[in-house]
Amino acid sequence: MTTTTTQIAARAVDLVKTYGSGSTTVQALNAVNVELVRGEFTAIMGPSGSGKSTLMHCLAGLDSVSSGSVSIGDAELSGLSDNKMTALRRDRIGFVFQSFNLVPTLTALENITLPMDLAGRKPDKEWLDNVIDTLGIRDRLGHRPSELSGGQQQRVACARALASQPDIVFGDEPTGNLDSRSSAEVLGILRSSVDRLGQTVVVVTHDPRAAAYADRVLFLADGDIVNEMRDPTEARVLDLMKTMED
Ligand SMILES: Nc1ncnc2c1ncn2[C@@H]1O[C@H](COP(=O)(O)OP(=O)(O)OP(=O)(O)O)[C@@H](O)[C@H]1O
Repeated sequence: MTTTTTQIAARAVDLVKTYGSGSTTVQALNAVNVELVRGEFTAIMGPSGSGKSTLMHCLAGLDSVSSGSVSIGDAELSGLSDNKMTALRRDRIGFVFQSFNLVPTLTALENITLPMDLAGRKPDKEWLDNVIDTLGIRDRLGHRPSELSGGQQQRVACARALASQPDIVFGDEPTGNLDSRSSAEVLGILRSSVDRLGQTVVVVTHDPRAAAYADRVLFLADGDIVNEMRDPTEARVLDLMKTMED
């Protein structure tokens, strides 16, 4: 069965990314082909240096591609001007990073609505309420980041990413700085944003426990997708990682 364009949140076709030139050239991605289906939670795993961050950055339009193409929804990124690219990143992509990247002088609510405020857009109140309640941060909205725990700060960062109803939310090790309890909370929130809000979520992670929250895990090695798993469990992910080390 072929998947129609409207069901694809992001797509890479023959995506090659090289860094440097001459004898110092590194081929970080070797003609990667991948489709990320709307409303799914995908985890990207693989050894250090396998290309996970590069793939995410190219898919999110944070880095240019050397050849091949990347699309978000029906927009092919290489065809976009710098201004259009900035607008697309702002309006259609949400980001959650390892360091929460909240503005310390703003309250939680002001942080959540900041990207939309900068874009001159009004948040959809019903959606925003839904996100705030899904993330369980209603009683924290007036607090500044320094008055919140790490897990709460990352929930606010998740709310900021989800608030504008982006086509896709990218997380680069979003639980890398959290203890196991807060990690589980944040991953549960990303999971429920997929289940309850229909979000599309993609995270890079080293942690099989984090990957087990996903619908699908892509395994990278040396710049290629070498394996994938649907409906992962921590044990199955660990087993596959062991076979990939052999
Ligand atoms: N800006 C850059 N300049 C040169 N080489 C780079 C650059 N960014 C990444 N690379 C190289 O590209 C390859 C893939 O790097 P990438 O960061 O995507 O891997 P990763 O799987 O995310 O690794 P990690 O798990 O350690 O974060 C590596 O060999 C890396 O050294």
